[in-house]
Amino acid sequence: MYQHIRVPDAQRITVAPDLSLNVPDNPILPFIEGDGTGADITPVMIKVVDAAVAKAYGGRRKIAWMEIYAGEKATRVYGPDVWLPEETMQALKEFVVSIKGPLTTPVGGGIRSLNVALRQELDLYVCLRPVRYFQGVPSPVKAPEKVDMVIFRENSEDIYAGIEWAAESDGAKKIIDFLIREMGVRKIRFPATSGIGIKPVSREGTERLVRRAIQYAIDNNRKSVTLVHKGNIMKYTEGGFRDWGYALAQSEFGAQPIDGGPWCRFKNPKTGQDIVVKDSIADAFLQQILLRPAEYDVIATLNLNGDYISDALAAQVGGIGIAPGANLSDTVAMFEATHGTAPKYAGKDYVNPGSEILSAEMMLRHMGWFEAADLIVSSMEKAIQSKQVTYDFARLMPGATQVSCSGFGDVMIAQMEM
Ligand SMILES: NC(=O)C1=CN([C@@H]2O[C@H](COP(=O)(O)OP(=O)(O)OC[C@H]3O[C@@H](n4cnc5c(N)ncnc54)[C@H](OP(=O)(O)O)[C@@H]3O)[C@@H](O)[C@H]2O)C=CC1
Ligand SMILES: O=C(O)CCC(=O)C(=O)O
Ligand SMILES: [Mg+2]
Repeated sequence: MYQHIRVPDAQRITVAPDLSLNVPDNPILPFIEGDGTGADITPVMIKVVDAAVAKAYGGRRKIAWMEIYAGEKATRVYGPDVWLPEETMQALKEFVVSIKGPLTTPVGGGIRSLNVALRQELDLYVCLRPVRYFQGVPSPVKAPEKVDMVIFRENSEDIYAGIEWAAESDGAKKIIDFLIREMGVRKIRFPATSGIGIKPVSREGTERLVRRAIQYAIDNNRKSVTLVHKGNIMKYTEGGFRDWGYALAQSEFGAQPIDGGPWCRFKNPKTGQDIVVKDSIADAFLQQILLRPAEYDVIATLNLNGDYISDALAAQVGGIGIAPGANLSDTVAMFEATHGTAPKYAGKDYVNPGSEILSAEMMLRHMGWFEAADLIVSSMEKAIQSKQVTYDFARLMPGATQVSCSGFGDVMIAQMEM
């Protein structure tokens, strides 16, 4: 039934009625190689994951990798204009858990982001990006170990919805005309030459994201959830996010206002510890995480803020070369690095595969394969401590030996044997 996808002779991961996963010992896992450096890092990720699974389970468990296509490789397999084949979407839904390399999005004209399209079409409304420090990683800040945050970035709404019209297009003219004539808008400074973008942010979208962030704080014994927004300026979108987030903390988790609010607090039902729900305006937040990172823990924010914050925080702990991520719906999960295709390094076996490998580590944990996930973390720590690292770390680490992308994977695998 698939045209170009070769389905391995192995078992599917399925979702139980209570939304838990049934993971067989030989699960089929779809992967998208990715554009640019995707072709460098994806094979390394697969090799490291296979080694960790083999070591952890002694052959009892094994992943059956299944290549599916998106981006430039899809145009080579399916035809010049097919960037995101229908059967890729079908496989991502059918096989439930998957991993992808980065995909190119041109600036200005050209195709819209395939990454955003995948998230929207699969309703992967949570972009989960944990940011933690690995001992020994070179960092531009004095105390990078104080950064231990988990970003819940809303993935389905906001300005990312892609509802926009180019300046001077019929669409832009129509919308501007409507705003001026029917809505009495007088504040578009240059109406004849303005591009127009729409920023939808809903109560339902906010609630499902904030609910997941608070539940994560409960399950992982975290101290606080910070709602990050620019609600002083964008009152009904970003401000709505803040207000709906607080309201949900109170109505669903029993949070009580602290000193009259708006901050509020409730007891973690699993541990009895306080969890504080607070908020921060995005610009101030960006300086706070640099100056006082220990005060922040779980972060819930909108799509664009989350995009900026995830790269900024990653920089504090060594850069996007080791910043992992996951895109989650209530059933489907697609794991991917935080960084992009880094085209200038494509095909050079040069970049850090750490971000993609740690995304796979999150995937193994999601599947309940904790022993293999733990092995990946420990071998990453040991590889960094051995100072055999890719260029991004080597250039900032005195006494380091620079290794290639695949070389770093081999160092990790060698550490698993020790
Ligand atoms: N989820 C996705 O698929 C994403 C896709 N993109 C797309 O990727 C393309 C390129 O975007 P761009 O803005 O250049 O961002 P990139 O994340 O691709 O690269 C920016 C810089 O980050 C560093 N970097 C990136 N990846 C690695 C790595 N694996 N190891 C070490 N350092 C790394 C490099 O820094 P240095 O030069 O200092 O070495 C690189 O020049 C665009 O088309 C964009 O749309 C962007 C983000 C996410
Ligand atoms: O889709 C893109 O090209 C960029 C996406 C991005 O920056 C991200 O997911 O963090
Ligand atoms: Mg980004």
